[in-house]
Amino acid sequence: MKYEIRQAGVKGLGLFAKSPIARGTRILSERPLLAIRQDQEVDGIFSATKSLTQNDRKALLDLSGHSGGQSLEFARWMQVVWWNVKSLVRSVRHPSTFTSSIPSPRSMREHMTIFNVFRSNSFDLGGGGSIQQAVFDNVARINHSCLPNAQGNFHSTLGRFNVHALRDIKSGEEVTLNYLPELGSLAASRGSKLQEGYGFDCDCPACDLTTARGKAGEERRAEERKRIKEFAATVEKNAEGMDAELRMTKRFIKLFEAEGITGREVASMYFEVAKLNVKLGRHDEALRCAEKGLELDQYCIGFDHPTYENGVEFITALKSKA
Ligand SMILES: C[S@@+](CC[C@H](N)C(=O)[O-])C[C@H]1O[C@@H](n2cnc3c(N)ncnc32)[C@H](O)[C@@H]1O
Repeated sequence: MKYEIRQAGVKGLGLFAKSPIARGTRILSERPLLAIRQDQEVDGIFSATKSLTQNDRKALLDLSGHSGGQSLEFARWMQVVWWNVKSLVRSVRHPSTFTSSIPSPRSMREHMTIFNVFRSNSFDLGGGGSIQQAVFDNVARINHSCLPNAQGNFHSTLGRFNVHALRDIKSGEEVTLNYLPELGSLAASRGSKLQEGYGFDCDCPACDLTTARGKAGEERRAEERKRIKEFAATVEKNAEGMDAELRMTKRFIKLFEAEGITGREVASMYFEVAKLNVKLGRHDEALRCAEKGLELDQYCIGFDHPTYENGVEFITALKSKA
């Protein structure tokens, strides 16, 4: 095993490298402990929990769960109460299950715990597969950084969530993931989302605005956000919309690279730029960008991922037209 789970100070438990881990290494690969479809939400979470083995249920309840900020907590309680009322109505209609389904303060508290654990640890798997959100036992111990050294991606064919090293990780270093989608957001916006959803203040180098590094990153992000707003306001009127979109995406790539962010979000932008270049008839540039995207993908999702294979096909098609 390349990692161990141990105390990470105020963060609770965390996942640490047991020996040096090279960029691109698959650090762990896990099947879901609990999975639901997109349309299931509360119903799916509670029904799936019912069919867990005792060990898996214990593993789930052992995970950390944050109740969310005030408004989230209230909304979650409403959903739990509503779900219990619905179960009661169902039980009255089907009396054989009546006694096991009576809502009680204890059962509601347990449901709230399960709900909080799910919301604090689940990943959106995307990709339109049958499973849309899931919790993974060891992945759930990975703490957050806005400048993570690892990235998780669901591999639909394997039915596993894989975590890859985005850069070389030293022995003893903590492995981190970004809990938020990377949108070039500013520290305050990221901070309120992390506080509301997960209950902590991030102290990563991008969030520490007392340092030159933190300030420079924040300024770059603010500048790019201003530009994207201007771009969004004018894009429809712009006769060279595609060219402008291409320039904007390239600027975002530059911003992320300056921040040291090199995951799937950047790889997908390279492919976007490649596709725009194809439309603009610039095949050599398209090929160069797609190859760059594929190079990043080999590290963050691995050679066996369906998205990597799509990238290879895209490049093969480009080469055949050259
Ligand atoms: C998915 S869990 C991560 C594992 C968790 N530390 C544990 O003990 O199981 C998310 C929770 O970990 C803590 N956490 C994650 N990243 C953190 C960070 N950068 N700083 C402080 N706490 C963090 C928060 O309590 C958050 O709600």
